[in-house]
Amino acid sequence: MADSAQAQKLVYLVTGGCGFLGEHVVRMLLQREPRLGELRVFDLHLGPWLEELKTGPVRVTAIQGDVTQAHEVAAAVAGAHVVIHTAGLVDVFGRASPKTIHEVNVQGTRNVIEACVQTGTRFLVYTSSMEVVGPNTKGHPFYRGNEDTPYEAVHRHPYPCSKALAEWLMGLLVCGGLPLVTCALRPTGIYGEGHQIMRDFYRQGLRLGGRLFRAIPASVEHGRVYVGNVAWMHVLAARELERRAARMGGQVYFCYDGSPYKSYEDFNMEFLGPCGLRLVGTRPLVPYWLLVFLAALNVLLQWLLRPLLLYAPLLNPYTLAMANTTFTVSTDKAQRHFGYEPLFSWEDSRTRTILWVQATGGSAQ
Ligand SMILES: NC(=O)C1=CN([C@@H]2O[C@H](COP(=O)(O)OP(=O)(O)OC[C@H]3O[C@@H](n4cnc5c(N)ncnc54)[C@H](O)[C@@H]3O)[C@@H](O)[C@H]2O)C=CC1
Ligand SMILES: CC(C)[C@@H](O)CC[C@@H](C)[C@H]1CC[C@H]2[C@@H]3[C@H](O)CC4=CC(=O)CC[C@]4(C)[C@H]3CC[C@]12C
Repeated sequence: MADSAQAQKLVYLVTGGCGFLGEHVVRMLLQREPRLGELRVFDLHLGPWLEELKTGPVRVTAIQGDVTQAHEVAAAVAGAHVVIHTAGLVDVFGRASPKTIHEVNVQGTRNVIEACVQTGTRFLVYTSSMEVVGPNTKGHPFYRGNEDTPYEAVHRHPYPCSKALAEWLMGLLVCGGLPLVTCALRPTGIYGEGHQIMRDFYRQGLRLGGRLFRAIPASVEHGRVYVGNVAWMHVLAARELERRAARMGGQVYFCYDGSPYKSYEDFNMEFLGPCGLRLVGTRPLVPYWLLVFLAALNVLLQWLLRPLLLYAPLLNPYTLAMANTTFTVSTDKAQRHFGYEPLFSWEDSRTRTILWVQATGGSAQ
C-alpha cells in the first residue's frame, strides 16, 4: 500500500460490518482512516443505517453475503487492500447448533483467508476473542494476564472452540510464508452502544421493578473493553500491519483500555445504576448449587421447547461458569507493537454507554 494518504486510496472490506462491533469499525474507518477510497460492508444482515453513509466522500458499498459461501466472500474480497474480519456467530446461549457455529466461525474464516490469498489482498485483521484463552473448562482464573501468560486453554463449548480454531488458521498462513500478513485481536467482554446483552439486563431490571439480584460474587473480576476502543484498535492494526509486518505478522493482541476490573454484574451497574436500576445484595442471593440447578434446568427446557420455540435464557452452565471465573488482562503489547492507545477514556466510554442505554429505554431495538 502507498505510504501517503494522497498517493493512493485504499479499498477496505469489513465482514460482519453491521454487527455490534462491526458497525463501530465501519464508522471509525470513515472517521479516522484518511487513505480510505472505498469501504465494503459485508454482512448476512445489512442495516438500514448504511444508507446514510453513502452521502460522504468515501464510496460505501453494502454487500449482503454469507461468509460460509466461498464464492460470495471471494467476490467481496476481490480488489480489497485490507480486510477486517469481524463476522461471526457469537452464541453461548444455545441458539445455534455447534455445526452452524463451526461453519460460520471456522469455515467462514477459512473462506476469508483463502479469498485474500487468491485475490492478492495483503492485509487481514481477524477479530478473535479472549475466549480463545479462557476461562477454561477447569475454571482456572486468569488474573491480570497478558498474551504470554501461561494458561491451560481447554475448551468444550462450540463457541470458544470455533474461535480458537479460526485464530489457529490465521497463524498457519504466516508460517506458510504466503503473501498475506495477518494479526488477531482478542477483545475481552465488549460493552458500549449496541450491546444487546446490556440491553437485555436493562429490560430484565425494568420488569423486576428496577431491581437486579446479585448472582455472582463481587470478588470475581471480569475484564471488559469499550467497543469504540476495540474498533480503534482494529483500524490502527489494519493501518500499521503493512509498515510493521515483520513485527505484527501472525501476532495476537488482547484488546484493552482503562475500563475498571469488576464483576460482570457490578460492571454492568456502572451503566444500569445511572439508568435507575439497583443491584440487590452485597453477596449472591441464592446459593451456587441452586444456580447450577437452574442453569441445568434451562438446558433441559431449551431442549424440550426447541420443537415449539427458541428458549435461550442468559443463565446456562456455560455462562454461569464464565461469570464465576475471574478473567482480566493487563498488557501493553498493542502499544509496544503498533502504538495503540485507547481513544476513549473510561469516563467517556461510561458516559456514551449510559446515554445509549437511556435512549433504548429498554425497548426491543
Ligand atoms: N461481543 C463481545 O463481547 C465479543 C465479541 N468478539 C468477536 O467480535 C466479533 C463481532 O462480535 P459482535 O459484534 O459482538 O457480534 P454481532 O452478532 O453483533 O455481529 C456479528 C455480525 O456478523 C454477521 N454474521 C453472522 N454470521 C454471518 C455469516 N454467515 N455471513 C456474514 N455475516 C455474518 C452478523 O449478521 C452480525 O452483523 C465476533 O467475531 C466475536 O466473536 C470477541 C470478543 C468479545
Ligand atoms: C445469568 C448470570 C449468571 C449472568 O451474570 C450471566 C452473565 C453472562 C451472560 C456473561 C458473563 C461473561 C460473558 C461473556 C464474556 O464477556 C466473554 C465473551 C466473549 C465473546 O467473545 C463473546 C461474548 C462472551 C462469551 C460474553 C457473553 C456473556 C457472558 C457469558
